[in-house]
Amino acid sequence: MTKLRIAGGQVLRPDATVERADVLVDSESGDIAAVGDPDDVPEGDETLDAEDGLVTPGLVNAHTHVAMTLLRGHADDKELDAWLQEDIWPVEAELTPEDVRAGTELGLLEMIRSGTTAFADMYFHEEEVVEAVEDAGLRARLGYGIVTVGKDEAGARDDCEQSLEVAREFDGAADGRVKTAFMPHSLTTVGEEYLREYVATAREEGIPLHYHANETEDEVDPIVEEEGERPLEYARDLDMTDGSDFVAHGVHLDGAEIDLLAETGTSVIHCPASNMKLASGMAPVQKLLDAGVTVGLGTDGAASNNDLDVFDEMRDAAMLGKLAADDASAVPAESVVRMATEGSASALGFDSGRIEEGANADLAVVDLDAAHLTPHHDLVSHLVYAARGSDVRHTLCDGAVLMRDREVLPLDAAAVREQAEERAAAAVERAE
Ligand SMILES: CSC[C@H]1O[C@@H](n2cnc3c(O)ncnc32)[C@H](O)[C@@H]1O
Ligand SMILES: [Zn+2]
Repeated sequence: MTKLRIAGGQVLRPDATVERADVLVDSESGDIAAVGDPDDVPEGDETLDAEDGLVTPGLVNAHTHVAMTLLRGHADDKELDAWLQEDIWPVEAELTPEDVRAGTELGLLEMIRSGTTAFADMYFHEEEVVEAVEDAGLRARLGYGIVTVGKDEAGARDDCEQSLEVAREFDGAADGRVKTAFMPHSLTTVGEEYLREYVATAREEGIPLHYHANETEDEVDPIVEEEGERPLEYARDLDMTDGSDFVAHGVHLDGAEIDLLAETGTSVIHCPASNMKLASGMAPVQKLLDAGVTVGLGTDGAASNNDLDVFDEMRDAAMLGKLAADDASAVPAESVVRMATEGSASALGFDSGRIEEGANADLAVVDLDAAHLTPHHDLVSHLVYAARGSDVRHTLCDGAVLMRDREVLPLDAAAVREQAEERAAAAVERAE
C-alpha cells in the first residue's frame, strides 16, 4: 500500500481552523489515511513538501462548460441572450468532438494549475470530456446539455435521449471519479412536455439533475407569465427539485423560492463572475446561506468569466455578496471557503471538500511564501481575498499528484495550448 506524506505545512481543517499538521494520503484507495500532529502521523513511502504552504481541500468548480475555453475572449460585453444567440451558439454549432477534447484539456490544465480537483460540466460530445478527465486524473459530474427550442420533435427527443444515455453510460467511469447527471439547459430552453417525460425517467433511474435556473429577469418573466408561478415552483411541479439536484445561478429568487430550495435540499451553484460580466444580477447568497441552502461555487464557462480560477470566484463571491446584502459582514471569508470546498462537493455528491481521515484525498497546497500573502494574520482571509490560482504549488486528486511544484504531470501543457489555439481559431473561422 503506497502512502504519501504531505509534510511541513499548515492544514485547513473542516471547522475552518488552521493548524500545523501533516496529511497522510493512501494513494491506492485515494483517501486521506491520517491527518494531525506530525509526531502522530505514520511515516509515508514518499513525501510531498508543504513547508511555507497551506494544505487545503481541492477546490470544486460546481458549474462550468469546460470546453468553452475555446471561446474565451471571442465575445464579451453583451447580456446573456444576445451573447448566446449572436456569438456563442453559432460557434458551438461548429465544434467537433476533437475541438471539445482540445478545449476540455485546456480547461483541465487551467483547473489543475489553480488547485481545482473536481468540477461539474454541462456540454456536448461528453464522451470526449469523460476521456480527458480519465487521463488527467480529475473528478467530475458530467452531463449532455439539452436544448429543445428551435428543434423539431425528433431533434428535441434525440437531445433528451442523448442526455439520458450519457448519464447511464458514463456514471462510475474513470475508476468512479466520473459521475453523471441529466442536464436540461434551462427551464425556458427545454419544452415542458420533454421535461415532464424525461425527468420522470431520470427520477426512476436515480439520475440527478443539473440545469440553469433564475439567471436573468428575461428568463424569469416568461415563466411567471405563462405558468403563473415562479421558475422554481414550476421546477418543483416538474419534479426537478430533488435533494440530489443542483441548479446554476439562482440570481433572481424570491423568499418562497429560497424556502423551497431549503426544504427540498436542492443546491445552488453561485457563479458571481459570470453574473457580473453578463449583468445578470446579484444572487442573494447570504439569504440562501441563512435559509440553510447548500451553496457551491462555479466559474460558468470561460467565455463569461473569463477564466476557470476558483480563487477568483471566491473573491468575487465575497465582494458581490456584501454588495447584494448591502452589508460588509455578509458572505464572510469562512463561508466562501466552505462554498468552494464542502458546499460544491456536497452539491455534486462527492465525499471531498474537507481534510479529514476517510475523505477523498483531493487536495491543494498553496504557497504562502509570497509578498501578496504576507503577513500571515489569517490564512482563511488570504485564501479568499489575497491568494490567486497561480499560488498553488501542488494539486492532488484521488490520492494522485496531478501537479508537483507547479509542473502538471498528466498533461503536456505546451501541446495542449497549441491544439486549443489552432482549433479555437478554426472553429470561429468556420462559423463566420
Ligand atoms: C447545451 S450545453 C450548455 C450551454 O450553455 C451555454 N451557456 C454558457 N454560459 C451560460 C450561461 O451563463 N447561461 C446559460 N447558458 C450558458 C453554453 O454556451 C452551451 O451552449
Ligand atoms: Zn452555465
